[in-house]
Amino acid sequence: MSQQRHGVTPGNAPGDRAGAVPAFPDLPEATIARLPEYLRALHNLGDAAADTISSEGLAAAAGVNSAKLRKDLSHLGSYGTRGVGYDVTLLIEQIEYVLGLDQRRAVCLVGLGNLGHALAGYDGFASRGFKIVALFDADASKVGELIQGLEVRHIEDLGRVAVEENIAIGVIATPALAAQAVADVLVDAGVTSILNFAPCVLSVPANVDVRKVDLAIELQILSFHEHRKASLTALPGGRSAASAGNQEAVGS
Ligand SMILES: NC(=O)c1ccc[n+]([C@@H]2O[C@H](COP(=O)([O-])OP(=O)(O)OC[C@H]3O[C@@H](n4cnc5c(N)ncnc54)[C@H](O)[C@@H]3O)[C@@H](O)[C@H]2O)c1
Repeated sequence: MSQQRHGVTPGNAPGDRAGAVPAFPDLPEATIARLPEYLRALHNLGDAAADTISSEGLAAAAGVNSAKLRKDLSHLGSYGTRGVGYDVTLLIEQIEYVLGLDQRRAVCLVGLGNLGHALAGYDGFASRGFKIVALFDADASKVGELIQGLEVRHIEDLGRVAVEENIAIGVIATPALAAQAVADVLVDAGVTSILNFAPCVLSVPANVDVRKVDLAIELQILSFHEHRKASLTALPGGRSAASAGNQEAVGS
């Protein structure tokens, strides 16, 4: 019977054991993208007071296939126990540790227009371990405005505030034309992770991670699938749209 093996956990974190520094798992990007999905599913199960979960059950709750889930979790050194499954609490700990969610990360938001206001007002960040600690805009008429108890500051204050507040992640919600200059200010302030909502490519040093969110691209991808389904339906002798199968949002 295979035992649940514990890979990277807070208990054997890098540096915990004198002289031994286990390598941090080098995870495929697609696995990293699925870990938050597993975590959300596990939290829901945790709320329902389940102690263990089978790979099939967790895969269904997360919307992936179970072989992929087992492979993903094996990267964390988590294999579950045959016939029992995964310990829900332990797996939550492992995933939160690898994603670095055991530390609360300070986030700043730059650009308080339509999108910035919506993001600043979203309380889902705090419940998942991210605190928006500062808001910045270049428009003097917005500086001083209070949003969710936070005062909008001028972008010129970003360098000082980033150090004071220990900002780890910067969110850009400015027009595309301003985004590179904002990214430069964030990088100069020592911010090494950027979430970019502006529809443009940012140029940053190699030590800076940028994630881009573009709903228009997602819509264009869905448009492609609509187009493909329509063209299959139109085939002579007719494969139906249903036979084309569904597409997963997260890459394999
Ligand atoms: N990723 C997505 O899915 C998505 C969806 C909607 C909008 N957007 C993008 O998000 C961005 C914001 O959209 P919006 O509708 O909120 O625009 P908006 O014009 O309402 O707001 C932009 C804000 O950025 C500020 N700004 C401009 N230059 C700045 C600078 N150098 N430093 C700091 N602040 C600056 C402006 O003063 C304004 O408050 C745009 O790039 C838009 O294309 C992305």
